[in-house]
Amino acid sequence: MLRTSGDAAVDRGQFIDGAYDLSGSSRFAAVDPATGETAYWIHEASAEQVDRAVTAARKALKGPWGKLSAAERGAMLRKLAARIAERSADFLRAEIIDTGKPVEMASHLDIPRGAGNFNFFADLAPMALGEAFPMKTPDGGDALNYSLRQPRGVIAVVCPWNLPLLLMTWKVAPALACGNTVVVKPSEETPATATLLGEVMNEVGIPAGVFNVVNGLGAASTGEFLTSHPGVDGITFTGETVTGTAIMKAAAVGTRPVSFELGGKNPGIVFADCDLDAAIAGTLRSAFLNCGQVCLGTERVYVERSLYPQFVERLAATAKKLQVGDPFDKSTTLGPLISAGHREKVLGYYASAKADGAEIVTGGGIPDLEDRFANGSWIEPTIWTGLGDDAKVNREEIFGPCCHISPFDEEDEVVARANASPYGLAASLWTQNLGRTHRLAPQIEVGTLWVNSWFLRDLRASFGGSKQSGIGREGGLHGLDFYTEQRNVCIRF
Ligand SMILES: NC(=O)c1ccc[n+]([C@@H]2O[C@H](COP(=O)([O-])OP(=O)(O)OC[C@H]3O[C@@H](n4cnc5c(N)ncnc54)[C@H](O)[C@@H]3O)[C@@H](O)[C@H]2O)c1
Ligand SMILES: O=C/C=C/C=C(\O)C(=O)O
Repeated sequence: MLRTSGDAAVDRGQFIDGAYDLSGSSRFAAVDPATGETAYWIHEASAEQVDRAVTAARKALKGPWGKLSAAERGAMLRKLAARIAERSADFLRAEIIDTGKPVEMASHLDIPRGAGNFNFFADLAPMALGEAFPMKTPDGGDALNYSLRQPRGVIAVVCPWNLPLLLMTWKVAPALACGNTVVVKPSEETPATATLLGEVMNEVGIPAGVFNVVNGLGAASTGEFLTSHPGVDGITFTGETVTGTAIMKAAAVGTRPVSFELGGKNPGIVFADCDLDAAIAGTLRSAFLNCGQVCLGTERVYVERSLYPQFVERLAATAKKLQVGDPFDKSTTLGPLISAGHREKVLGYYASAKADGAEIVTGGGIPDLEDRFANGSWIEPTIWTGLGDDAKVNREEIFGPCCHISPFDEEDEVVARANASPYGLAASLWTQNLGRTHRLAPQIEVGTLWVNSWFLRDLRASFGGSKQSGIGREGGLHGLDFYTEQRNVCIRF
């Protein structure tokens, strides 16, 4: 069997119909963001290769996969999860070389959730609810309506780079559990774990063609070839809002359904009656985990005025203790940004905050790393104060390790400021006042409101964004409406 994984330096190409194809229309370098060095080469799938992948996926729908019961599919997905766990060292290494994320984070979050997503949806899919309605016919007879849930068909899964294995499996697991087949387009920055998963699919006997991977860029490349392919029956996408718009246009041809998890500009709201230690620790995580590259991350922090000076001082003190360095070192808590290009973008926001007159409480630049890491995409964790809500860094999604903190006086004021964004993905509220929690929960326009927590995930709960942060909800039974097609059967008897 062709192994793509153990050796992290091996090229990544396509995984189509159960076999690797290390060719493509062009190739580009995969750069390790911690060192700036080329780690391996990625081969860009041509339109013809994407067509082969979609055709393989369609054929697999009618093969042995299509004949399995939900329980049988579930059993295979549980085996897959067990195998991911057994090979976690391979997944960990692949993920860290692609992203630079600290081993401490990837070993506790990304890789276990990669396996966990398959276990969760293996258990959940057989619970997909149907409905039944007995009725009287106009002439006094009887009829019964009942619903069947069929797999939707071939699902295109288009993924971002920030949590590659976690976010890809979050979509592939329910798609497969419901009996679909998939063609995955990982981010061009992070193809390794998705490509490796093909090998594991083969190892546990998932039939060829059920899971396919095509690598390449987005617009005018593999991503667009896939989303505009007429053989795709539905598109699930996580990424930037503007990309969502482009994909939605592609999906409009053939009126294919979409499920979108998009960008955010998430507020953290801290009341003076909060548990301050918890609020500091939670806000620190929400602003800096994964070097700030989490869609749910907090970039705008509003603190009740009486607590404001103390909060700023304490958050800055903890941010200064973040440990930048070798992602494979267990004590590292802050890795590099995903790429030199993304660092340019984030540094542009750092410059914009400075030009707008922000007080730079901590950070603002590039840390000095030596030797092997001197050319990595490192950046300092940064906290600003003093800007108005209309400043660029308070309006646009930055996706870096930074936040702006400002004071507020009234509940109504902070709700209005938190909601004054075209995004509505997530918010964190820090208070010990239960009445306030219930008063504010219906008013904050987001898909997920965390109270006294952040990124605390129950996979049964709905997950998605309001406003320009998404379309539809995945998670629990909610996603099953996207991954299955309901058929109403009306029987007159
Ligand atoms: N809401 C969520 O759950 C969630 C989770 C993670 C990331 N995100 C968002 O993702 C963004 C960061 O990820 P990113 O930079 O990889 O996003 P991106 O939108 O640039 O890219 C995502 C994927 O889309 C592909 N793509 C780009 N243009 C395309 C096109 N025209 N047609 C088809 N495919 C195309 C890319 O190749 C990549 O695979 C941030 O905005 C972040 O908020 C959202
Ligand atoms: O960067 C975004 C994080 C999204 C998280 C999930 O989709 C999840 O936890 O299922």
